[in-house]
Amino acid sequence: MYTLVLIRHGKSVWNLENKFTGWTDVDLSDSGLQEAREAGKILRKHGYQFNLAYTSVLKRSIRTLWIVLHEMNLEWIPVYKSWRLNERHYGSLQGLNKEETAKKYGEDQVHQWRRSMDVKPPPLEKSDDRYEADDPRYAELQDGEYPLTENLKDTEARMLKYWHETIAPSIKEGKKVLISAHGNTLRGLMQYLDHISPDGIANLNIPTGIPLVYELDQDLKPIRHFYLGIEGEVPEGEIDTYIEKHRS
Ligand SMILES: O=C(O)[C@H](O)COP(=O)(O)O
Repeated sequence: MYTLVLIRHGKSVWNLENKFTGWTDVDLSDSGLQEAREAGKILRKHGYQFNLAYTSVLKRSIRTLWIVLHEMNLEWIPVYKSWRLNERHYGSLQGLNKEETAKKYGEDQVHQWRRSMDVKPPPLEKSDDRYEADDPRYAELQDGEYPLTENLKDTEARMLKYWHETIAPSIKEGKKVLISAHGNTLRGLMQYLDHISPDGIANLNIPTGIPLVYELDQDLKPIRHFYLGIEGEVPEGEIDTYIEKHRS
């Protein structure tokens, strides 16, 4: 059996401001920093060990990983960053307030943009300042790979290439892997691992900063998964209660 731990970055500044973020490189909020510290303490308290970590090229997930590894005294392990673990690109919605956008376009349209598999948010124009393909961190992207917008299917496809080519082989080699990433990247990985239907994934949200543990068989098929809280495994369906109790 293999153990894989996923963690969605701690709350970012724009998470608190309820803005569409996507590839915008915003930092963690103070509460997000605290969430990352708590996650590291939880993993250390329950005896988890890692010898390899993966994250995106966005600071909110990189800093979450750094803080978790610091709390676990594991700053020394190799960390690999890839744009393929970036959050879903939200197109020209990036920077807009989600509530104001829902008032303008309707709750249902925003829900479709946020949670459906197939619906793409309105695209960026390449002339837009938010189109950052020239950023050095994206130098390896081939023409057309820097997205103007993504639906969940697009995000999953570019993330799963990295899963199949890089992450899964390292797990099969016996590496104890931690992945620090984003809400939709991780929703996509969960959909793939657990064969979640499009309707099912539309209702799946991943809380920030709480370790999500997958137990995988020899073929990397999930045996089970659970959130890990300070007292240990959070009972199925009780993560919201846990968050209310520990974060209010
Ligand atoms: O990119 C964002 O806006 C958030 O990190 C995820 O937003 P969502 O939960 O609306 O997809």
